[in-house]
Amino acid sequence: MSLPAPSPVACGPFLPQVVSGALPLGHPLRGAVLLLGNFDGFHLGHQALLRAARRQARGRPVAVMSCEPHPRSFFGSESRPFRLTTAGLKPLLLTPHGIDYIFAPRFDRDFASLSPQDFVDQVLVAGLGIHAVHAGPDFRFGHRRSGDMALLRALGRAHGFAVGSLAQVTLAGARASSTAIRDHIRTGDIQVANRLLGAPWLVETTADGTGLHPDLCRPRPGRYLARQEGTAPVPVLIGAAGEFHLPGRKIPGPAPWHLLAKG
Ligand SMILES: Cc1cc2nc3c(=O)[nH]c(=O)nc-3n(C[C@H](O)[C@H](O)[C@H](O)COP(=O)(O)O)c2cc1C
Ligand SMILES: Nc1ncnc2c1ncn2[C@@H]1O[C@H](COP(=O)(O)OP(=O)(O)O)[C@@H](O)[C@H]1O
Repeated sequence: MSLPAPSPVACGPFLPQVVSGALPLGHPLRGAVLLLGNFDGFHLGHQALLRAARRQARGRPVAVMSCEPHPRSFFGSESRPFRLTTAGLKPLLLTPHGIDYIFAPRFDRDFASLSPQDFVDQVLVAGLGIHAVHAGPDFRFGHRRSGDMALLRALGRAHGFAVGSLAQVTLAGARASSTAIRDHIRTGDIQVANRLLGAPWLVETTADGTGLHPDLCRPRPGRYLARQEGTAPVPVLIGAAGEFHLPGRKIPGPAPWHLLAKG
């Protein structure tokens, strides 16, 4: 996809830049306010965290961490396709939110083995030169999830960076979470999933447009209402293995779709 170069500060609808490792000294993206987590989908909880981060950023770059592969894939903790966002669509998903860059480190054995202290020292401080980080109250990090927000705050004080957080964001009494959204999609409750996402679910198809991307969570098979950017909604049929059909129409190609409702 060739789109305008990313801006070092949030000032318009630019695709965020994806970086997977250390930023060289003097790089314009150093000194960012970084949101910590996986951010599969960018749901209401993630959006609230971003608002808090942006208030603090005061013109500094704002970045989102998103490991690849997803840690759940790395640990094999999911037997079914589960992702809400493919790696390829994440920059597009985050564009309306004015994110400057996506920090997408490779989640491999070495990365997963980093202690919380080494993650902070080597990755956040030395590698990215972060100004501040934000994470939800339940955020865990480092080998065997041994680091929590109390440790992150202590490490922030030691290194001189700020650590922001917020109370859990809920909708109708339930915590907004990627897991809850996956569950709604699997039962076909796309509208409920979309309310938690704060926007229609953005899906990528296979290159020939006839199936959902193999990483994506599978909606309950059936008929849905969907649209591509700038076009009117049309009915689509989704099969049990993610087959994607437009009854009576030619598949218009691999451009992403927004799933609007069960239809
Ligand atoms: C540097 C680093 C190392 C991590 N190591 C582990 C680990 O060894 N085991 C683990 O379950 N999660 C680890 N995590 C946490 C995962 O990124 C992820 O949050 C966790 O698997 C839970 O994912 P979930 O929120 O989708 O359930 C690590 C995170 C970071 C940043
Ligand atoms: N409902 C929520 N309210 C507040 N913070 C949240 C919420 N959901 C996620 N977060 C925070 O957003 C960051 C990314 O969350 P992540 O673990 O990737 O998503 P999820 O918890 O939805 O699976 C983490 O710091 C997490 O604590």
